[in-house]
Amino acid sequence: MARQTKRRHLSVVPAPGAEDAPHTPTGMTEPKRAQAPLEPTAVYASEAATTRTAAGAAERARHVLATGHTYAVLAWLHYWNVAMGYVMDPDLRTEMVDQAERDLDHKRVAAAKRARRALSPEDKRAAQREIQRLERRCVSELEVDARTLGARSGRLLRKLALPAAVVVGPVLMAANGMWIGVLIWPAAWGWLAVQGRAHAIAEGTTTATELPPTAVADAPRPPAVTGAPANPATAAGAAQATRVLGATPEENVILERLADWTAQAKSRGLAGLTPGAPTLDEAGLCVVLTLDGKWDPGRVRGAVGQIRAALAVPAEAGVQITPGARGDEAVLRIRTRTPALDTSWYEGREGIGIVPETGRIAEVSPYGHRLVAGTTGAGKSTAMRPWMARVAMNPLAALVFIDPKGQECPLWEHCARTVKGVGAAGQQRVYLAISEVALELEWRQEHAGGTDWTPTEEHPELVLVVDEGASIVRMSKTKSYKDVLDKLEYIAAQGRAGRIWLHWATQYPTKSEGIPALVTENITTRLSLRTESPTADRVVFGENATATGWTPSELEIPGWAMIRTGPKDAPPDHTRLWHMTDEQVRALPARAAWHHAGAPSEAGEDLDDGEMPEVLAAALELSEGQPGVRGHDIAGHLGWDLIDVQTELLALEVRAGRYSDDGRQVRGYPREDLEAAAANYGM
Ligand SMILES: Nc1ncnc2c1ncn2[C@@H]1O[C@H](COP(=O)(O)OP(=O)(O)OP(=O)(O)O)[C@@H](O)[C@H]1O
Repeated sequence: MARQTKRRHLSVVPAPGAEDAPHTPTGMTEPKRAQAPLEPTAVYASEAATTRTAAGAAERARHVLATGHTYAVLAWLHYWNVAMGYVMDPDLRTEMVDQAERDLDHKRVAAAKRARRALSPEDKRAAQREIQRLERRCVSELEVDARTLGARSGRLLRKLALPAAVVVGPVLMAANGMWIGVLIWPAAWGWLAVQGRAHAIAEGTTTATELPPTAVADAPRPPAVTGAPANPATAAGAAQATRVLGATPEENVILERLADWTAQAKSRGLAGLTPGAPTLDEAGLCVVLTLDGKWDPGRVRGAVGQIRAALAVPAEAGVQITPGARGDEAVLRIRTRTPALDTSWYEGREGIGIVPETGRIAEVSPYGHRLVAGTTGAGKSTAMRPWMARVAMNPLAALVFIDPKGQECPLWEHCARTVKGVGAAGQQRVYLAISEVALELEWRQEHAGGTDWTPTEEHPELVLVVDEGASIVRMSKTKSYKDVLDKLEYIAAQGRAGRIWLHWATQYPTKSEGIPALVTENITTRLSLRTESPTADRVVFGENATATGWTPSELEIPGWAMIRTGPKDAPPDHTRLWHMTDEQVRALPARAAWHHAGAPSEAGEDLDDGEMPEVLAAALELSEGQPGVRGHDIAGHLGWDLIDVQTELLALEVRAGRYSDDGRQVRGYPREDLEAAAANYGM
């Protein structure tokens, strides 16, 4: 009796951009050519049922051959990949430079020898002239290029010699009557199959079915399904576990569900979506969905929960839905894998990261207003480093780095103006630095003569980085600094023509806490690492937060981001950011910190001994000889509202608490806390 047989095609396509980069002696990394990409290749994993008849034995033999062929293809791809890596080795050029210099040295030694051994004065003079010529000579780029090309061609020929001999040899032997030579072909095929299997086992992901599973149903044989969803007959019937070479067990489950799509789709309200042939790349599975009249890509995105359930996608795998090449298509990506990307930053590396799904480099220049959002530890400070490094290395640009927490700024002290915002004195320093930048902008507006400012070494393009915007928002609630946001909003609104840019990072991307309205209005280029909630996602990217299927609140941390560089309604790109280490920041060339000409020198440096804020002085006066003072008493003394007293003292890091007064518990400000704050002012 005939049994069901089903075959699914799976394209194995390596993700672009997967590179590894060698380290130079300086610790920076150099780009290395990506290994020669595998051509998109159909690798079949057959699934068959057998019968106990002769037809079954034939089927079994065919299956073994198909599996062997799969392994042979795999081994050939592996051989080709390794061969291409050897041919395109980026170190080859360095070797050629060394070799060319060695050859030149040999020539010099030979000429010196000739000069020593010359018998006649003419020979001696000729040899000495040659020595001088050789001394002046140095290895030219052209010569190195030619040698490198020659060496690459040699390597390529050597690597192709064996396969070419295997292909052509038997033909030549047969032409000379040696028909036995034809056996070389099956022998080579067998050898490749064995190699492929060994390689697959070593990789540990292979789940190819090597023997057809036993028969399960006595159903008539349906036509083979090629990359299309199973037809109802197969779906309802005995869909065998299609296991695909190179796929992980989780991916195989998804593939099985895809093969059984019609049944799955019907029960979950997804009828009308028709998946095409799935492909597997370094990021996971990708399927093009054809949409009937009821569907459009937006609606498919809305059904992502049902799609996850229908395909049994593991919770940790991201699902992304983007519009397809045609209006009636959507692309479904299931990120079951994290591509092995080299994300290390090195000098000269383009962009700030890579979009793994497309291999496109995310290029965002530091010269523009930028918003960086992300929960604590998501990698905000690290994400800004490549930008900041570009500014620090540009003689016509300068960095002013405001770091309210003071953790990141010590790394940048040698190459930027750093402002540590810790404590009351820190806040004054921050305020002064922001005021200085605002003053510089005013000055440029007066002196630019109605055109955009042209950066000079004295008045360079300025990038003002605020590492935690929420601290500045909090600071602005105290009387002394209430105009700090006005200054920042002025920079955000008018900085473009003055070539002064604001980079605003915040853990709390909400309008009340972390992003003032004018700042948010003026910053369209936004980068969001993992956020706390979908509300935060919407504040950063608006309703398009989920347009590409990824949302910042679902990102992995650290180092994964969504970046929007286009207009406000453009969907953000899912991006893996480059990682610049602490050592690399420290290794940046040193340079003088920027100051606004005429600004108080080293503003805020000695503020610890500056004037004590009025509210603290009043609290100290009232609590003299007492265990503490009540907020109401301070407010009454100053004629302020209680809330102002509380906010001003909070800004000085004095929090209301309880203290004991003659055995009574009083709510107010303990004397010892006030004294600790006063110590910042040398008291
Ligand atoms: N692209 C990346 N690749 C690898 N590791 C990263 C990357 N970005 C950040 N990290 C690591 O994540 C950790 C947190 O990074 P970082 O300090 O930049 O986060 P943050 O968002 O600024 O945190 P916080 O808000 O608490 O200051 C660090 O140990 C850092 O080395």
